[in-house]
Amino acid sequence: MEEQIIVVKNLTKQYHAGQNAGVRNVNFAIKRGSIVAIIGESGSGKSTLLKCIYGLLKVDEGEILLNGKRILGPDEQLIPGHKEMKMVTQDFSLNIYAKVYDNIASMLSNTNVQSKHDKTMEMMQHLHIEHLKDKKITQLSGGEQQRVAIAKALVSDTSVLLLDEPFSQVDALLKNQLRADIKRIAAETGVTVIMVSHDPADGLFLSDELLIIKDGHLLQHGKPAHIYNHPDHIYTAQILGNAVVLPHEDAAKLGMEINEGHAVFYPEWVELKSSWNSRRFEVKDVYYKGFYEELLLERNGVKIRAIQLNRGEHKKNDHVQANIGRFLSK
Ligand SMILES: Nc1ncnc2c1ncn2[C@@H]1O[C@H](COP(=O)(O)OP(=O)(O)OP(=O)(O)O)[C@@H](O)[C@H]1O
Repeated sequence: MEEQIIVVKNLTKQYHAGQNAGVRNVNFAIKRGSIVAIIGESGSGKSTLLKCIYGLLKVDEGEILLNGKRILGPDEQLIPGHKEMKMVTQDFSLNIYAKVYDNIASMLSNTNVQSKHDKTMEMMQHLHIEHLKDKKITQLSGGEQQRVAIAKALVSDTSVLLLDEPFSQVDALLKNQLRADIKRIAAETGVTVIMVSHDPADGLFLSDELLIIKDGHLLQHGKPAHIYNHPDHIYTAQILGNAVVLPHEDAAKLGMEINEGHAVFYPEWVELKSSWNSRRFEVKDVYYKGFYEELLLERNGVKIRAIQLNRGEHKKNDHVQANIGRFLSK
């Protein structure tokens, strides 16, 4: 049986009575050792949820359990937070005057100096920062500081690592490496990772489970591939895959069979073929995206987007045949 490490029950946190900001009646459970990403637009309540889990915010209703025990709020203990959890915030909370090595080692007790040294070195190797050992925090780039902050959080035996926008400071190349490192470290140490991100790619690539949050409500919770392919809400499809959303009247103009609501589909679900003799669209614009292009297509006054892997195959003002192979009715 899979063990649940964190259970969130009927959690409500409002900053001001009568206002909607915060999180509302949220319920979910997290399996031990999993990586969970909380995804949502800015202001949706992601950080609020993370802070409640860590015990930094007093909750209005409901409770959060860690290994079956209720997490205490800031008014119930002297030092807010939880010893079994570590949170890496966007400001990293590092001692900027101390060296990298000392920042990390400071999390360990002095009872066994050799073991303290070994653990510190091992964690620096895990995060590829051994070469920065003797540098001061002020001499590091934002991405390097982020790695030190994660190493510092993980070095003492932590069961849950909470990451608030863990890749905000790193470039695309480092981001891929850091994502892979977090995945590897989680697998090696068994630590449960809960991270907040506004970038859906983080969640889709890295996590075992996604939590989609909007206006403080939990909209959907499940495996990334399932949520991507079967989003419960238009918002989820938009936030995860920049989906095309057409009112049913517009969709009908394109020959789609839908009588109410919206037709929702991802640009990659649109098939482009030159052999078809119906569904002619005009290419209104072409957006360069690196290894592919996104086409803005129009037919009967309705615009959609499609992916073109063979760059340059269809150009602006060309006419193409497009088939919306699959769409969701929302
Ligand atoms: N200390 C606070 N006092 C009052 N309102 C707050 C406070 N902190 C957050 N809020 C409000 O609660 C809502 C959720 O904020 P939160 O920071 O949790 O969102 P978020 O999804 O993490 O956003 P972002 O991605 O921009 O960090 C927002 O409307 C925000 O303005």
